[in-house]
Amino acid sequence: MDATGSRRLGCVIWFGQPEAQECSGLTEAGWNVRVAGGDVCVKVREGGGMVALADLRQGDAHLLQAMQQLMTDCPSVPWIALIPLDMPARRPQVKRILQGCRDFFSAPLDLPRLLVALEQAAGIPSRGAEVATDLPELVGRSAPVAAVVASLRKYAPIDLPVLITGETGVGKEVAARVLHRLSIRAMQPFVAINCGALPPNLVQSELFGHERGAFTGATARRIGHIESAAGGTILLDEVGDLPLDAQINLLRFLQEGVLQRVGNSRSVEVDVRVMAATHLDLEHAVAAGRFREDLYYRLNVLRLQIPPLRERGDDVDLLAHRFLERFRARQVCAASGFESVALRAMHRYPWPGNVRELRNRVQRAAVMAEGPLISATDLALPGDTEERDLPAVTSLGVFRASAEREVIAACLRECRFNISECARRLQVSRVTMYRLCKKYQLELRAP
Ligand SMILES: Nc1ncnc2c1ncn2[C@@H]1O[C@H](COP(=O)(O)OP(=O)(O)OP(=O)(O)O)[C@@H](O)[C@H]1O
Repeated sequence: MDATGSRRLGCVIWFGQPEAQECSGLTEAGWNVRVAGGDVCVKVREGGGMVALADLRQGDAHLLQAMQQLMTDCPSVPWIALIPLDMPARRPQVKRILQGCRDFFSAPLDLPRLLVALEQAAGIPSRGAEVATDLPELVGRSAPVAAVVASLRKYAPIDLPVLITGETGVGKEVAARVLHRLSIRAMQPFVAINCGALPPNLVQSELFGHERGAFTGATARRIGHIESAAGGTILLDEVGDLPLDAQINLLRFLQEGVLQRVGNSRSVEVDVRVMAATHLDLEHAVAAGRFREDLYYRLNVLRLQIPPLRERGDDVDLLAHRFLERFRARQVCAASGFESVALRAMHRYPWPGNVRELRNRVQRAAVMAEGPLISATDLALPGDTEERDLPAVTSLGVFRASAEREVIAACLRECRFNISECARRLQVSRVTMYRLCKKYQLELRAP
């Protein structure tokens, strides 16, 4: 505390030009702000609540040099970056600075979150204020989700491929969209394609495009999905399902940044950030020769592992309430909450279909519920609608598999064994449907 009784926190060295309200916001919160320009020599005492802020909104070369100098001279000073949406992150100097930063902020600056980040960077014990999340699409407060959010913030501004792994329905596409939104490519397209759903004979043309007359039925030139994401991000979902010939071309694209449309030998340069997602064990697919090792290493530069829902503790309640709220906002429905027995049943259930299954069950239960509270029966959780202990002999893996089998079998019956319809309802690809039916030895037609 200073003589006036206000809290004194430490010093922010602002490399760049803070706006007046940014400066006053920090000063009022108790920070001493020192503005450093390219020609300003900054004397830095390491430790003692010193945090450096790399304001990349101006991108001045002298400033970048001064930032790098401080990073080299005082490696223990923590850095936070403030990035504009159109920042040229490919510049090696900018890339090096971003790699040295522990947190990132994009314009417009979220001042309350910056204040929390500054205190964390300076090692100042938090005043207990909850960090206001700026990721509305990613609901969750559990420690595993907090770790994912921390990685998302680190990876977003780094213009490198990201491999997103996790079980089906955990939110891999949600994470990819957040990465894109927080990146310098946010104003450019985000294209998500499900590699497992592409017809095998058209994979190359779907990804890379084709010229008129390249094959029977190619009546006009068509731009592929990769080119349609130019300047932005492409998410290759279910990348493990890509046929080997398409893997070779994708590898070439990742190595050289060029592609060839089917039926044309000319190389086209395309600037796209590639993200890949898979629920498969890609390392296993590489060992089995189903996935190219060189492509695996090209994709697996930054790795994001999304945890299954059953490991997220109370996030189940939070998500269930959020899905119910969203449903009520769109539809007339009697239910506005959950019975405590239903909440406990949701905690016991292993959620083989993860967040997607939770959303679908909550929506269905909201339709079924006749009173103000959703009951365990409304949720129709397979094998676990009653309050009871799990049999001691059942391992979680066995229980999870049996629940997954039951959900798929019931859906197959409801869809009269129409695989496409069933895949649509369970929101997985047809390839995944066939794989799961084979795994659980389920008949593909009515007995
Ligand atoms: N943390 C979250 N907060 C809110 N909604 C979420 C969250 N995670 C996932 N969802 C929702 O769950 C559904 C499934 O998410 P998503 O499609 O991203 O999963 P996925 O892991 O990519 O699935 P798949 O492996 O089948 O491709 C979507 O409706 C998504 O909006």
